[in-house]
Amino acid sequence: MSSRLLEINNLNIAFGSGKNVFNAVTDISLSINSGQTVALIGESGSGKSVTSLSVLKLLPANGRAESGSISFDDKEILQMTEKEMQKIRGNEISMIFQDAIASLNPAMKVGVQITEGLKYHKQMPKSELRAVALSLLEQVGFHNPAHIYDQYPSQLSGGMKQRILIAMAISCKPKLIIADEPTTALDVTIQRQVLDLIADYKIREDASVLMITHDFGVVAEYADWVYVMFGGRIVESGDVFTIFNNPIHPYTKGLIGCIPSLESDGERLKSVYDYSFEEAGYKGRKFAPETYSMESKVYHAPSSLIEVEPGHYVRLFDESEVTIVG
Ligand SMILES: Nc1ncnc2c1ncn2[C@@H]1O[C@H](COP(=O)(O)OP(=O)(O)OP(=O)(O)O)[C@@H](O)[C@H]1O
Repeated sequence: MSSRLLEINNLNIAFGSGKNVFNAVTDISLSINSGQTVALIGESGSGKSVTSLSVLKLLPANGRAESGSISFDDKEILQMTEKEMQKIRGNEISMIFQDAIASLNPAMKVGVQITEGLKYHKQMPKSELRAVALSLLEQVGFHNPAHIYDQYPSQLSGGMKQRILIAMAISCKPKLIIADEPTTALDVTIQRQVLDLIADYKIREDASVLMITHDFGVVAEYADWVYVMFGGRIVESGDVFTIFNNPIHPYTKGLIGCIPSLESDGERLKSVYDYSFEEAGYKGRKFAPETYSMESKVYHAPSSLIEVEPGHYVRLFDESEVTIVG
């Protein structure tokens, strides 16, 4: 039986103060069981990164969790001190950041960089560090770990550096990996390798993955459960099979419709905004970013998430104006 590893409840995140308060994330709830890959998908600015950063208490200085809770392994993250969080980051939860390649130290051999977490979190003796680093390099697909150990970042390709980052992220055997669009800057073949390495680790250690992405193709392949974010809110969630077979929210339909398929050869690819509320079973509304912007909250008053079938939740608009098909 898998157990609950991460549980976020009614989380609200805001930036700024006074009249300039901006609610980046509104009333987010999500959970991840051990051994599960959960995808948080949505367009740029929908609040995915802010949500994941809050799990590590790494929000920018002008941002804060206003209310809600984040429970990790039965510990309340929002109540933790910075010292307590330092024991969790890179140890129990690792994050692979969007632009992490730049965070590699150019003046340090990559093999030594891989051992930093082990020294800090596990107090591993110096004599054992090299052997563990070589084993980690092997786990992330290097066939010549002893050679790679002595390289500096500038001597490696982008894909190789990404593998070094994964070796760092898994070195302390975290229970949760947060992968924030780890593949944006990489070509498609390398993207696959990176995602496969994360998936391999997950299976090997029965770990969990929170995958932040805007690509439903990636979700289809790697995720067990999906949360779709739009305008700082979860608008639909469910297991990956259900979401693909019966998407209800127009935004979800739009994202799925954007996946290129072999059958649609020659057709123009649809944009998410080609989908209307009408198509999705909502009457009288055209789906456009401005009609669901956070500024027009009052006009659209998104209601709470409704369970439309077991385990499948959708956020509906003003229910009196909405007709659901089926
Ligand atoms: N430091 C900050 N100050 C003010 N607003 C911020 C700050 N960081 C993020 N935001 C805002 O919070 C909202 C959510 O941003 P977030 O980065 O979480 O989006 P995202 O879905 O992860 O997008 P992307 O896919 O581009 O990373 C955006 O409107 C963004 O402008």
